[in-house]
Amino acid sequence: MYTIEAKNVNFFYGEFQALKNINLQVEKNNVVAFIGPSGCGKSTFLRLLNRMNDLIDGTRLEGEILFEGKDIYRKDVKVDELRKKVGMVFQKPNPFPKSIFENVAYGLRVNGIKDKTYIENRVEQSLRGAALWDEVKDKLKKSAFALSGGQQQRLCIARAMAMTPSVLLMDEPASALDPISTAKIEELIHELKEQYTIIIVTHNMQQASRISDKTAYFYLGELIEFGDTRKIFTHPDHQSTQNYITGRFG
Ligand SMILES: Nc1ncnc2c1ncn2[C@@H]1O[C@H](COP(=O)(O)OP(=O)(O)OP(=O)(O)O)[C@@H](O)[C@H]1O
Repeated sequence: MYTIEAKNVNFFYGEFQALKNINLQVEKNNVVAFIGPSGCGKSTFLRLLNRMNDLIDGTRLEGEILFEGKDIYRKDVKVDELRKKVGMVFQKPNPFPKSIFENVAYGLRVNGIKDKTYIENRVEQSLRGAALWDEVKDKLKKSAFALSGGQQQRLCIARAMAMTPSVLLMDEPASALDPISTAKIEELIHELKEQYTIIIVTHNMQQASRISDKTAYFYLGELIEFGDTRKIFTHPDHQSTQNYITGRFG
């Protein structure tokens, strides 16, 4: 069984069709990169995977998106339960106006968990998992806004991890960061792969080729090519993919 599988997915914003007949399978513990020129539907598709587009009026989905074999758009699926399993990290770090500790503990508290020791342990484990613990362990009560942008992004990853998801969706998680923070995020993704399935949207071709096992190339709402990253970057099947990865457009 695939961790995520899209079957004949079409998606519309009003009259505009943003995704055209997407079929894609993501295996457990893989890192999958979504690449393609601006506006080709990468973020739209990523957001469909944990129903983030539900919040936008006038949208319509056709086809099926399965998470661990189950259609996530069925009526009986609880969206908050789904999002615990399929977590998301956004382009800009978006910590809450709370302490470092409370940012990570937030989801646990919202879910009614009261056990102090459990919460403390989860917070520590998540911060360690996001390679941030050593930098913040002495200032857990300080505001999250006192952290650097790169640290804030790792905090957001820790916050997502606290819910013990199995999938992490990342929409250009390093695009707002400096090269050192970007390298840390990439290193982190490499480590997280042992435990998580990761899907990442990136405009950075080197990043896609460094961190991903599989790459999906989107163009004008279509999935043009999907396969092993090495193959996509060395001998893609399509001219359009070749043009994009060699920087001839996009
Ligand atoms: N909320 C929205 N309402 C209407 N159209 C939208 C909305 N969000 C995205 N679109 C359109 O859908 C298409 C795909 O957008 P999407 O953001 O998924 O592309 P993308 O490949 O992620 O782009 P980028 O790399 O620039 O982030 C674009 O034409 C965009 O204008």
